[in-house]
Amino acid sequence: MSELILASTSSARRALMDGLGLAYRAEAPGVDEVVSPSVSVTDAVRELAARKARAVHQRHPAAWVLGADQLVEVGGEVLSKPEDRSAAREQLRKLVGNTHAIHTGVCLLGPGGQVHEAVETARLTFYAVTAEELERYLDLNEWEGCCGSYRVEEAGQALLERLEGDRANVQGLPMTTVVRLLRRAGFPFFERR
Ligand SMILES: Nc1nc2c(ncn2[C@H]2C[C@H](O)[C@@H](COP(=O)(O)OP(=O)(O)OP(=O)(O)O)O2)c(=O)[nH]1
Repeated sequence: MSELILASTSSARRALMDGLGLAYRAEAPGVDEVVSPSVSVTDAVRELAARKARAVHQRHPAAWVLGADQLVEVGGEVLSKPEDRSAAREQLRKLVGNTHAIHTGVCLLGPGGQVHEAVETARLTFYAVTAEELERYLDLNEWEGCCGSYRVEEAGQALLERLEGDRANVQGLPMTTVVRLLRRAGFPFFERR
């Protein structure tokens, strides 16, 4: 099987791929993540995942390349990664006591021009916590580098009242979907090394 490259700088995505046990390496896509404000949030993550995968695939056309992109949608507003603590506070204020959606687009490109892509959505309901508790959570700095300003696999899980969907999707890669795409592409699993 040709080499597999994860077109990502995300440590969360690498951790999820490491757990799968397939041989792969990561490479930064190096693309701008601007999309037209007129596109839907699901079209935006689909397009951005494909853009990241295409950028790396152009450098390594003989490889399989997986790209991903994630956005949060709450009350008709789209959130990405916060710039700083105050932006993170604003994001979390919108999420607590509310239900939001996390959409992740994934795109797997093959050496023969194969294209496998999908968008996966999870829905999360957060407890209505006090401003003081929110400040204590912000002090943990889990907001850094995270779309929506929380980490569902770390202390941020204490915000989570209900989750519908793939928990791995929330972390950055919908692994049930990623496995489906990799199986469709013919990847062998559980190979002895
Ligand atoms: N560890 C962790 N990370 C999360 C969680 N929710 C979101 N994230 C991270 C995963 C991604 O790194 C980031 C989503 O933003 P993007 O899709 O723009 O990816 P990013 O720019 O970080 O990396 P990439 O574009 O793949 O190089 O947020 C979570 O619950 N736990």
